[in-house]
Amino acid sequence: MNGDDYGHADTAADGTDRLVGAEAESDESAVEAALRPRELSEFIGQSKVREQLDLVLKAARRRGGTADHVLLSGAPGLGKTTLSMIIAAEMSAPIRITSGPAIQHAGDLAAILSSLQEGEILFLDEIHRMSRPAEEMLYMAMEDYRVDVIVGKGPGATAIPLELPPFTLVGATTRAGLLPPPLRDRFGFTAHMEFYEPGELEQVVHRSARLLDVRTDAEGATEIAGRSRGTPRIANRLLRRVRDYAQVKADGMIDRDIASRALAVYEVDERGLDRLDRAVLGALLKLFGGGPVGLSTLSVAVGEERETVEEVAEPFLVREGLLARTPRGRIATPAAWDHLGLARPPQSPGSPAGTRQQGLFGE
Ligand SMILES: Nc1ncnc2c1ncn2[C@@H]1O[C@H](COP(=O)(O)OP(=O)(O)OP(=O)(O)O)[C@@H](O)[C@H]1O
Repeated sequence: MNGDDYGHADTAADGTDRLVGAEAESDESAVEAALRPRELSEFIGQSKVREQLDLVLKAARRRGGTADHVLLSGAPGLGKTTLSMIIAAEMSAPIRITSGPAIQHAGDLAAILSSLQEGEILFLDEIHRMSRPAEEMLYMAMEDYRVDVIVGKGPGATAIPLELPPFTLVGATTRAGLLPPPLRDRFGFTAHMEFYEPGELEQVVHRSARLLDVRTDAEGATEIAGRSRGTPRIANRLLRRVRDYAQVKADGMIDRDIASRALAVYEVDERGLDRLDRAVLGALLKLFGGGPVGLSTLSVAVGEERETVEEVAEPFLVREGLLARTPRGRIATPAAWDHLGLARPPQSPGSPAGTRQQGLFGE
């Protein structure tokens, strides 16, 4: 996994319906909308991004112009859509929301661009998935507020220039590394969103609990935050499931005990691993002695598609330092043995002796 690759999975079959999946579930948008911070001052965490964006927006407001184009990169569920809406609110501008996959032809983009109002925010999610012709049209639109609409085909085709009102493009991507440099360079401000610290996620849980009218104490919020994989969307989702449990099995109040009992029911452990993550790790340790083992073999062992293991389970396991991808296959780290409560075998890749042995093979 490189720094820009968050293992984005596209379909529910790839595990997006998991409780700890970072992508939005199909029926989640209304709840998410209700929990979205509306102003920069309400946005929790990402302090550098907030400070820098605040300056960009204040300066644009003072000049009475439109803000520079903004590129937001980071894993799903970290608040890119939320930030784009905050940008619109702070600029008192309308916002148009679309996504790269929805723009397959340059004409689709021309239609959107030509209907923008002056100062409007155009939010383009998954901008790395736009088609090449649309991307090229966007270069000119971003730089000169102009597009060339091609009319006709073949030798008779003519380009009709179309002036656009000044607008602000907010592009979002989970894979900044996939953006062609000419596109990346046209953004005046680029922000990389990091995973959230546990303390920040506790604030997210407290804020959402207040909005949902759920009572939670400090330890209950800590328990939920610790299992949220650094991601506000997951924190909000776990909070809602714990709320269900608290209302059905207790008096509605969320404390540590209720949160951990609820999340045990949903098979999300103290570190945020779910059934799939633990199945992958369990197979790696128990069937293959900690590896190295090939991805295909590991996938067959857990009865999942190769892509599901690679894109859904592994990125988090790698990020948590529980699994490593090596040229010889997947290996478990010492922390993996500890996490599943298993004794490290003397010659395992996780043991100090095993680590030395890998060195001999030039890992
Ligand atoms: N900094 C934050 N403070 C409070 N809540 C947040 C914050 N960031 C995100 N959230 C909440 O997390 C949820 C997901 O956020 P959002 O939809 O903006 O993520 P995203 O990065 O756009 O995800 P995707 O890439 O999947 O579209 C929203 O309900 C939002 O309210």
